[in-house]
Amino acid sequence: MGWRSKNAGKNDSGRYVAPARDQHGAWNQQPDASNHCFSTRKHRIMTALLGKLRNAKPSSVAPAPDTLATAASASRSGSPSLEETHASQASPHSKTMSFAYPPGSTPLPRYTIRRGIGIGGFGEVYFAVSDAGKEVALKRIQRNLDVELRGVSHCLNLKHPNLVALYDICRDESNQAWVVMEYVAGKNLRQVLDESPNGLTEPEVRRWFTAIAAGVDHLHGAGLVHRDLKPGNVFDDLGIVKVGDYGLSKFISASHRGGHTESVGTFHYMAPEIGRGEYGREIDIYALGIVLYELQTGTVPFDGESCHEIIVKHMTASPDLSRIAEPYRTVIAKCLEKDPAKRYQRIVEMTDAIGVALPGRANAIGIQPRGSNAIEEPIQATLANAREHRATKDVADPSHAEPAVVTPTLPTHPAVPNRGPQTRHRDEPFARAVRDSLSDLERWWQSLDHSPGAKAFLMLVAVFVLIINTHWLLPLLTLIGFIYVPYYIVRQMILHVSQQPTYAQAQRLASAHAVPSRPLTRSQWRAHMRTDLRAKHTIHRAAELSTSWITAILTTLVLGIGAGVIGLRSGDVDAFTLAPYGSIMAIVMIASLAILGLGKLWERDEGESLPRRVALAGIGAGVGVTAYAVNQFLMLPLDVGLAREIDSTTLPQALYMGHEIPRASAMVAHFALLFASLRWWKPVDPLRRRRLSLWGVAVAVVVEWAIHQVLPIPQPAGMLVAGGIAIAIQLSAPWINPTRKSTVAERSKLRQPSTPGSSPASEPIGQAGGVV
Ligand SMILES: Nc1ncnc2c1ncn2[C@@H]1O[C@H](COP(=O)(O)OP(=O)(O)OP(=O)(O)O)[C@@H](O)[C@H]1O
Repeated sequence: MGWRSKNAGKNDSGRYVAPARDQHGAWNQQPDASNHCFSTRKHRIMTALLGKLRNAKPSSVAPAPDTLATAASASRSGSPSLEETHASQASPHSKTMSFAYPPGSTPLPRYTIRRGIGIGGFGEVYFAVSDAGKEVALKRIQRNLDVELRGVSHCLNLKHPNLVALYDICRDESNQAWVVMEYVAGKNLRQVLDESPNGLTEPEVRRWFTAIAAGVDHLHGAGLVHRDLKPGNVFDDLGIVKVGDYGLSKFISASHRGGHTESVGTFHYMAPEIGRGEYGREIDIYALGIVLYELQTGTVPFDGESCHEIIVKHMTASPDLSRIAEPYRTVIAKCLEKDPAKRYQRIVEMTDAIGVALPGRANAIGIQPRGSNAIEEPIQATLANAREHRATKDVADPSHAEPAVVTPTLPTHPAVPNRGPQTRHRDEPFARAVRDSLSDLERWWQSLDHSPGAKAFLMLVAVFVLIINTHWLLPLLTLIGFIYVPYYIVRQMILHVSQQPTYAQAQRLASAHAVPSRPLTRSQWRAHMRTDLRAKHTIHRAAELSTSWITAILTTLVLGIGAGVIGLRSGDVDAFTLAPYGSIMAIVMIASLAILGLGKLWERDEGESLPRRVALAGIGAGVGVTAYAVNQFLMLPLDVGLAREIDSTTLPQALYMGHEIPRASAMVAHFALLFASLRWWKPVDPLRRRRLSLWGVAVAVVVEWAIHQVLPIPQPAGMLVAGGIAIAIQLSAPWINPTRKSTVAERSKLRQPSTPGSSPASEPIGQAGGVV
């Protein structure tokens, strides 16, 4: 077609520059709009990113947002090709892409490349024709990625009208892997959406959504998760919507790019649990929710100017659904649940909720939804056309007929309960067993071939049998309830704790796509972590607090026993000598529990000092009353160790009996002052510098001694209490190791140019470490 001579040429880096096709799929000399059409804002982000990447002025090149990962991965893998590509694009006037293979080349036997189509995260995609004339798309897996062929036949043998057919994975002479797939001539959804910035019309939304759902449903039925659902991977092939790029992220391993945390996909469509390495099919449901949102509004629900901002929004923010009408609003809200267990577990539940039926299926209640015919019929018709069309093509090129038409060997009905390992564990097994048994019973009951009268009689007999057995059934059920309810609560707590997104996960996810990373400053790390702490679920918070309390009680016991062993090593051990240790332990325990409780409330933000000190003074007053009561109860003398440098007669009568024995008011005042003087929220802050700061313990003891000079209480008990509290709370409060802050995607700082001054050293002294 004379492409090379007329339309193409080598660019500066010696690579071949592709022409672009017009909106009808015809190829012309203009740049490929398919890879450059996207909103100005994303253009800005991407150009800024590329500008940073290349350490040069941002160019006017506008790669699709989907290629964000491309740039990142290429950069991290150190592959020169994409760098070169972008380098070649750096000129403001050059909006072309460069490909390694020119038209007419035959890197794979039997296929002749006609032109380059685009460049994605894994490599270049070409339009090629087989010797027999079959049109195919060839995806060259670049950047030294490993192609894991085990299990790939799973994908190769999938056949569904709404899936882009994968024909084969081959290797060329240089052992580079190529994916041979169906060539789709039409636009992808990304292009369609970019042309409709306010979203699509209702029938179009339904048309796209139904077909995408059908394709993904088929994948799920075959036990596969797409993992990279996004508009750029959905095509309109002469009226038939097809989902492409499935399975690739699974088979193309990223061992050269840093292990299993490596993920592909675009940030805008990524489910929060991907950061935890969870790839259940709920991630597709989540991405479908985002795509549905975008179909309606033209924008994604979670956007941001950095990958990190987007990821944190996925993990913490609620989508703004005000522009979405029902039933889509409810459906999208459910799809975008942070907890995968709360999402739809099957595509068909989602389509039922919207009121569309997957092609070839009735919805859950067994009828075609109202108004769906207008959409279904053309789809069915085009599907039939497509089958015919493919049959003709397969005849034309027998070499590909086989892989494309092999019947899937795996169960394809989505109702087959092949839930992924990620979801299975969330179903409470006993509840599931009871549910299953009840539905079995119901099915058996419905299948009973008896008259209604006979059934009513059977029902009466069953009720009678139950009633006469209530004397043992009720206690048994109550006992089961007593065991099951706490078990269920604890299980839910543990699951919530394990499912909570953490900043580390966001960071991992970010770095999976990241450009070369650089260390976070301490204050940046704290700001990000604080967002994470704010987003914590209440149950998670409660679970953490109970764990801290239990740890504080145990720590206090250990400390008390240790102090007792040291203090009584050479004396008599009896109730009188043990009582002071018991008293100290009780006070430390109560004070620690109170401080940990307040700390849990305050961990969401840095907080203001004054209100916190006032609250602590109140807690201190309570601890003072408790201390007084415990001492009275144990009949401990309150005038022990009151020796001070100052004259005891100066002590006020209101606080001290006979100017020397502390009253309850003295204890209250003393502990209120002690608690208000120290910033006790620091040692329980999960973001403190060290888990246990001995400096903080020393400061607590010294401050206690200083207060003792003004408002004396029995010593050294007072100092032991202050030190004991400082140790117990630090050891039992959760702590996030700040060494996790080592890396973060550089692009998270696109908006805030790095400030060398904002180093850890620039943080106020004592910000996170001790109690002062
Ligand atoms: N089977 C196909 N037929 C026609 N065009 C295709 C086909 N597969 C991909 N393309 C086009 O090739 C270009 C690159 O696709 P590719 O899937 O590699 O990248 P991507 O989806 O943008 O990124 P990623 O691979 O990271 O998801 C896109 O413009 C896409 O529309």
